[in-house]
Amino acid sequence: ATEISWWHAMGGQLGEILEEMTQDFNESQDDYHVTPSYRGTYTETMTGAIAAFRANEQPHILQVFEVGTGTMMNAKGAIYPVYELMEAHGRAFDNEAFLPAVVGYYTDTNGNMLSFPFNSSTPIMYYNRDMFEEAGLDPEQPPETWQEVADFSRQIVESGAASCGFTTSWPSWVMLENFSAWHNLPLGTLENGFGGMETELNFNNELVARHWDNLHDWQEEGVFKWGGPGSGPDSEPMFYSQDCAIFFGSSASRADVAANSEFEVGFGMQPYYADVEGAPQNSIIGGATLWAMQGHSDEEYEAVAAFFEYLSQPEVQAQWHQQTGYLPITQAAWDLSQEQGYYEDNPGADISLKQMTLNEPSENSKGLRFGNFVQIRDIISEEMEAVMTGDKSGQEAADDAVERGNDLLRDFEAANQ
Ligand SMILES: O=P(O)(O)OC[C@H](O)CO
Repeated sequence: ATEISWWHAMGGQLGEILEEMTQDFNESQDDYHVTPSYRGTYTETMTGAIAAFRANEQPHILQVFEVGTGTMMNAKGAIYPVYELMEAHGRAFDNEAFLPAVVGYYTDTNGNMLSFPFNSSTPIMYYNRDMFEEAGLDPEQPPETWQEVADFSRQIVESGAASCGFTTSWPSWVMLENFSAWHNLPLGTLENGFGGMETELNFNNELVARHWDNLHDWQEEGVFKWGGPGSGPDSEPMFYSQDCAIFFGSSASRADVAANSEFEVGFGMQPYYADVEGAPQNSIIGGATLWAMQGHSDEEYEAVAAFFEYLSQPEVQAQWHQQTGYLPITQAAWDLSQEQGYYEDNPGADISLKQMTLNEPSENSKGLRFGNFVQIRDIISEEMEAVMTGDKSGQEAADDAVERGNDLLRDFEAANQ
């Protein structure tokens, strides 16, 4: 069989589910064999692949998180656009089959899909229903606004049900990128970068500054706990261990939350500030897509195309969605999950979809497309951390993040003229 390698960043339960899914493909036929390889975090996986490409040791398939999209799209000699790959090997690939939010995020200006949509997520709220009850709160009523998050958290901490109200993973993704879309506010000019490389970040508005200041104040008060920059690695464990009663994280934390939580879990939408007109708008996707890398043989690309076709089958997609909490990225997988009664049997499993489709996306809420955004996101979470340590106000940190981020955008523009 033709061997192909797949570098990915799925650890924990997600990694196990991915391994099983690949094994199913390998066992479904005799011509191709895919070997998945866990390469650490999304950033580590992407950095490792860039180094491997320079040494001509790149895998056939690389999983890249959504913020790496702008960089990958411009890495012309390194990537084999997926629409070309599928066409060259006579495999079905229909943009229309994917949910509009996914297609919009990953197509180039000509409407071509450059990478293969695989695991798209969106941040949701998880809460400990047992703790809500213990604190005298109604477990059927998760907080809807940030005011309620703060009030409920205070009640939880004061009642002794938990030592912390809430925490968050991926602080930039949740508390800036999705926060902005949810409140219909821009991250940058030119439709958050979709309109061209001359885009400039401009998210340093009053609401973002206010929210970051609030996070700081809530932390001082003991209501909020910072789980670290980047992916916020400490936050999910604080939810499992019942330190924090509420956790904001990827819809795909669902698999790990289910496996590790010895309590009843509730699910809710992202909160909003009630004084912001038009909020909540809609949430944006995260997660990752699969990129085919240049430098391999035709025979091997034939195998990659066959694997991608397999992954987009409704049954395979629906199973992945249901096991992980990632979105059903095709309409057929969504319909199938509905027919199978998945949402009825699993209350809260459709929160991610409700958030994505709450309103027709505006130019502030269809996603983001910035070059060098992997590095820019690191800067944003570093600046947010400076707010948490009391070194900067929300406004100072947002201003500095915008200024430093714009320098990286200009570097990217200059390098890709
Ligand atoms: O944990 P994931 O795969 O849902 O991804 C979350 C963020 O979008 C990563 O950039």
